[in-house]
Amino acid sequence: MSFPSWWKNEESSFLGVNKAIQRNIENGRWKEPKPIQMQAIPTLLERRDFIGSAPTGSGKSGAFIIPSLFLSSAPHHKLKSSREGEIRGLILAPSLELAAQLHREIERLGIGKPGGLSSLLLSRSNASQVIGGSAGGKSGLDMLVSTPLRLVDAIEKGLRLNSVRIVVLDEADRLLDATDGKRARKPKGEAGTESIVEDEEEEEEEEDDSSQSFLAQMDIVLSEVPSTATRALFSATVTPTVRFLAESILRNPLDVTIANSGSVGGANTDIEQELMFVGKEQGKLLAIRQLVQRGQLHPPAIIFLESKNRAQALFGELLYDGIHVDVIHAGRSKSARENAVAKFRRGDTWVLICTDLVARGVDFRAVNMVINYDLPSSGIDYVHRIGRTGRAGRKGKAITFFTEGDFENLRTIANIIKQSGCNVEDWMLNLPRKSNKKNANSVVRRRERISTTPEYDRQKKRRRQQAIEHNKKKLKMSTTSQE
Ligand SMILES: Nc1ncnc2c1ncn2[C@@H]1O[C@H](COP(=O)(O)OP(=O)(O)OP(=O)(O)O)[C@@H](O)[C@H]1O
Repeated sequence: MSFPSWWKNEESSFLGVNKAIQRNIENGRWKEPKPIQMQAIPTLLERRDFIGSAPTGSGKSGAFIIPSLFLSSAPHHKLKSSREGEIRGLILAPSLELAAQLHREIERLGIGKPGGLSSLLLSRSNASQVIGGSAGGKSGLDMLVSTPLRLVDAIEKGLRLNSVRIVVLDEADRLLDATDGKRARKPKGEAGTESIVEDEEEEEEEEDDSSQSFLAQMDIVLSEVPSTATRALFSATVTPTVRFLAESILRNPLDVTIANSGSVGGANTDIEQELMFVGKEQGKLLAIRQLVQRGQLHPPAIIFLESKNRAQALFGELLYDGIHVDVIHAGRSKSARENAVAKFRRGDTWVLICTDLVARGVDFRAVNMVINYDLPSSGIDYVHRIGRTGRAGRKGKAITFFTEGDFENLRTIANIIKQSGCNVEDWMLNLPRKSNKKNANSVVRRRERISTTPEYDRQKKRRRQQAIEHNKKKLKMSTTSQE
C-alpha cells in the first residue's frame, strides 16, 4: 500500500506540526493508516463534517485525534488567533474510562508539537480552571475531553464553547441515545433472586444523578458549539437513528462505512466467536471453573456481566480460586476504577470482571478473550463487548454463555456470529423473533444469584437478618411509646 502524502510528508505542510505528530505515529508502530484513518483524516483536515463507521479496534480514535490536533492548534493560518481561555478541540465519550484513554492518546500523539499541546480531561476537580479560563494558560486549550455529564455541568456553571473548531462524538450511537437516564433504576429484588435491568447509569463516571438522557445532554453541548465548527460522529455501530439525528447536527457530511464482515456494524472478523449452553444460571459458575481447570481461559481476559451486583458477586467467587482477578463497575470509587484499569493494563490482573461500563471503546490491546457471562441484551452491546478483543489486527476469542431463559435474545446474537463467519447451530437462527412490543432495556429479567453458598444457608442468614430488623423496629416502637 502506498502511503498517502498527509501521513508521510517530509515537508511541513500542516501548520509546521506534522513532523512531530508523524514521529509520534511512528513511535506507536503505526506503519500505515487504517482504512478509516485514510478516509477521515483528509476529510476532517478539509474541515468537512464526517460520519465514520468501522469495526471495533480498527483505529477510529486516531482517525479523529490526528486531524483534531491539527485543527485545534493555535494559531491556525485559516482561523482566528487564539485567546485566553478558549477551547478549540472538543471530544466527547460516554464513559470516564474511554475519555481518559482518548486523553492519553491525544497526549501521546501531540507530544513535542511546535507551540506545545494543551489538553485536559475534564473532571470535577479541574472544572473550575476550565470555567475560569485559566486552563491552558494564555493560549487556551487545544483539546478538551469529557463525558457529557461533566461538560453539561461545566456549561451550567459558565463554561463557553464558542471558540470550538472541531467537535467529535466518539461512540456516537450511545451519545445520541434518547433513553431517559433514570430508566434503569433497579427495582427491589425478591427474596432469593436478583432483579436485573441494564445499569445504564454505569456508563457515566459516577452515579448519574441526572435524569437527562445522553441525547438531551448532547443537545445542550452542541447548541454551545459555533455553527462554523467541524463536527464528526464515530462508532462501530452507526445506527439509522444516528444517521437521522446527524441530519440536524452535521452539514453535508462524508458518510463512510468500513466493514470487515459481510454485515455493516457487525462483529470484528478477527474474533472467533462461540455460544455455550450452560443449562441454568448455576451452570455459569461451573462453566467458568471448567474453562480455568482445562486451561481454556487465556488471560488477559474480560468477563462481562449485566449488573454491578452480579459483577461483584462473581468477583467474590473467583477471588479465592487463585486467579488474579479484579472487578470494575460504577459502584466502585473513581480511584478504585482507575486502579483496576491500570493493573489490568500492566498485567498484574489476568481476568477483569466488569459491566458494560468498559464495553465501549476501551482499548486493552492484548486481551485474548472475552466471556459474556450474561448474554447481552442487544446485538449492539454484543458487538461492542466482544470488540475488547481482536484489536488492531490481532486474533481474539469470545465465548458467550446462554441459559434456557435466554432464548429471546439468542437469535439476534446467533445471526451476528453467523454473519461474521463463525459457526452457529441452525435452530438458533430459527428461533422466534424478539417481540417488538417489549423494549429489551425495560424488561426486568430475573437471574439467580451468583453464589456457591447453599440456598439453605442463605435462607438461614436472611431469616436471622429479618429477625434482627424486626427486633430493632420493636425496640424503637417501645422507646417511642415510653417517651
Ligand atoms: N494505523 C495504525 N496502525 C497500527 N495500529 C493502529 C493504527 N491506528 C490505531 N492503531 C491501534 O489499534 C488499536 C485500536 O484502535 P482504536 O482504539 O482507535 O479502535 P476503535 O476503532 O476506536 O475501536 P472501538 O470501536 O472499540 O472504540 C489501538 O491499540 C491503536 O493504537
